[in-house]
Amino acid sequence: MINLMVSGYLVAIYFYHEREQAFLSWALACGCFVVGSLILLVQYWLAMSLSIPGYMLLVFSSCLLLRGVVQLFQDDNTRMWGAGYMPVFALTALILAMAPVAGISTGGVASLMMALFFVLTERALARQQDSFIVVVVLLRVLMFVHALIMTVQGLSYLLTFETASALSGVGQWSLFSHLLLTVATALTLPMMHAIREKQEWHKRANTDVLTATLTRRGFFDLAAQKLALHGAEPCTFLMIDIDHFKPINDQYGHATGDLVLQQVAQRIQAGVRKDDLLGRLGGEEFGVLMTETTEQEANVIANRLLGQISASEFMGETQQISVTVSIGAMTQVSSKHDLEHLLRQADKALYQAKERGRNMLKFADKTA
Ligand SMILES: Nc1nc2c(ncn2[C@@H]2O[C@H](COP(=O)(O)OP(=O)(O)OP(=O)(O)O)[C@@H](O)[C@H]2O)c(=O)[nH]1
Repeated sequence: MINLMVSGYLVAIYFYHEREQAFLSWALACGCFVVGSLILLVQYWLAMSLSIPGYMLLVFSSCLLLRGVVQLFQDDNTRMWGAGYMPVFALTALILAMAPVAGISTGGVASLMMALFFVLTERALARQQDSFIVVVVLLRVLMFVHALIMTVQGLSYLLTFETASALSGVGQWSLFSHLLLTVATALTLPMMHAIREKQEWHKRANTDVLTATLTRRGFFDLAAQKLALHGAEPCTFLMIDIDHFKPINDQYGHATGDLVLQQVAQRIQAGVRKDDLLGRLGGEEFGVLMTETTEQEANVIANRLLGQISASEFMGETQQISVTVSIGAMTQVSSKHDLEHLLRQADKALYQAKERGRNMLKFADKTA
């Protein structure tokens, strides 16, 4: 009954959440469990062996749980899972059908297969960046405990060839942990989905559509956090502006200007460290925040960027274009960094670099 209720609840969420496939997989998982359990139950009344289809559905329900978790994290793999669906189903049936032929307990094999799918689901959850959120940790622990109980159950059936009965000691534990897992899953998975959706929206709102770098607002938010974390370290801010960009737009068109902007952003991203923060602060202006970076180190990095950009050819719509940039820089060695001050000083230095002929790096005058 609990599985049936959870299944209905997940179907409702599936329709509410614009048909997010993961919810359908989890609803199906509960449905399969219910049907599988019923088949195993009625086989005794009907006095006929239906254990293979019954256990097949139970194993498949744990496979669907894994399917839902993978679908939730990788939106584009639905088709792959669609294709993988039937082979897994066929393999499950084959292994279970082989069990009686080989003289081993079908229930035992099914339990071990389910344990395997639970471990795989726990591993899939562990790989996610939000795997340490309390609710996800709880779900992972439950998956793991359930896998353990299913393993013990499987081994006990295999060793004793006992009929898989929910009334046996291990069977009761397995039923109890299954119910716990079902309820926890029903509560946790929609929450995980909501957390992910929020993170996705946040990321989208802070990403510049054209260059895929941070937007001005996203850059400021993350820069403030980074500076607060690296209070005692020297930090350098680079303000990078494309030289004579207006003539590029005027001469080759806005679409070519866009292509140049994208490629310049890629060059900058490739030229700085992974930890450095890159954002598009204005039309053709980029900002780079480099924590734990002295003026000497920043000097090397910024000059290398200047050299790489001026030596590159950028692809326009129909032609290759040479581009240079000017860089204004400011290094702050302070126990309390001031982002506004860093930006203002770097901006002044950029202005001087432009005035002195462009395609050059200028550090802010610290005495000013
Ligand atoms: N293609 C394209 N152009 C943009 C975008 N945002 C701003 N621009 C253009 O960037 C140009 C900036 O021109 P200016 O501020 O005069 O600077 P500049 O021509 O690069 O000259 P200097 O900076 O002094 O070297 C303007 O023509 C804007 O229209 C964009 O998203 N795409």
